[in-house]
Amino acid sequence: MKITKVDVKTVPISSPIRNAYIDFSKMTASAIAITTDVIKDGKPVVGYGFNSNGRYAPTALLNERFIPRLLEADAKDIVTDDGTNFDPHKIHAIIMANEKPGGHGERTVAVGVIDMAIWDAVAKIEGKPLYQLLAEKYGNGEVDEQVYIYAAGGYYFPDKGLKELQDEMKGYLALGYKDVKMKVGGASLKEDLKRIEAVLDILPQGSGLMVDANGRFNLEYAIEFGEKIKDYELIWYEEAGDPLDFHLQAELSKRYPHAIATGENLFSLQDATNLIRYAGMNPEKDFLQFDCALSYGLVEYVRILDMLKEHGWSSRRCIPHGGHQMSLNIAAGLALHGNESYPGVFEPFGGFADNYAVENGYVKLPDAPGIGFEEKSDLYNLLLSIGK
Ligand SMILES: O=C([O-])CC(=O)C(=O)O
Ligand SMILES: [Mg+2]
Repeated sequence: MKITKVDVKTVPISSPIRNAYIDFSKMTASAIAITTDVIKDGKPVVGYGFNSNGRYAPTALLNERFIPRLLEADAKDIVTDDGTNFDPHKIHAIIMANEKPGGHGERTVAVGVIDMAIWDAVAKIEGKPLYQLLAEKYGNGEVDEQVYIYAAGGYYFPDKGLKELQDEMKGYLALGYKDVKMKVGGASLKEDLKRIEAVLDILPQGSGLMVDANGRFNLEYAIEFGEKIKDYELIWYEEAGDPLDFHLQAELSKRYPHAIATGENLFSLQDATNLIRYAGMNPEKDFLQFDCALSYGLVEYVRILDMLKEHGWSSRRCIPHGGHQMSLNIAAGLALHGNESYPGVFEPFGGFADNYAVENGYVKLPDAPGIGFEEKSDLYNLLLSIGK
């Protein structure tokens, strides 16, 4: 059993939207196809992967370090002990050889891209959907039949006023979403509060709102903002300050009485551990948004879930960033709280299988083997173009 070919492509996922910290006008992602010599249905099994949004395509890291290490590995060193499948944990160790700890940078994204494709291939070789394989391997064998998802949008956009913001959110509700998220921190406090109230005005009973500051605020402003929004009883207040400022997070947690969410920009087990140790996060009410596609992949994510368990956190407090099918599989197979979704944004990497409508804030997964990319036609067409 061996890997016969690895192809990679840099793809634009640009759009004119803006959060409080960046615009996405030059955003890119890497997409990868890992071809194996395992034949299923008369064809070699190919695993596909890509990175999430928010970090650029790690093209040079993939081409100069991580793909060569994978291709140079001895075939016997990347398969399970019984030789019946590839072993994502052994592959992780091989491609991370000669990488020092700490200062994780964007190599975490490159490794996440490869990891996703390996898991896709592994599940296809097993002939199972990834969520099923994960539930059997790491969970209690039970899968969630449907996964809670929320619509993440409310970006700043040229000439977008309150009416357009409300129309956007109404559109998500019409698509079947129950809860919606919007950006804050990219306008004045007064204007942001007006934007929040405009959205709350159109949300029906039973729907909720999250706000996301994308790490824009200093401690003083984060606390002031929290003070101003606390009576809205939002579902959560996300990434108020710099993702690595655990002091800010801890101080905010002492003062802001409702749920806080963060973690999408913490890319390693060690960073996640520090968040849990030092940031005053509350395992009863807060949410953790680590995104495996940006942070060394599912091999690292499984370690993060183990660490959380040791610290008394349930996997149900995790709701990954990124809106992709990989995290949707993890959510269904490993009992997470749910997953993010960006209707109409970051296409074709964002979004789930065609013909699976969102209903009352939940979505079901197809039973195709692997991650299910073949069930999402726009994405699959792009993945088929890798290496062509
Ligand atoms: O705007 C972004 O970078 C995406 C983001 O924070 C989120 O999905 O929570
Ligand atoms: Mg966010």
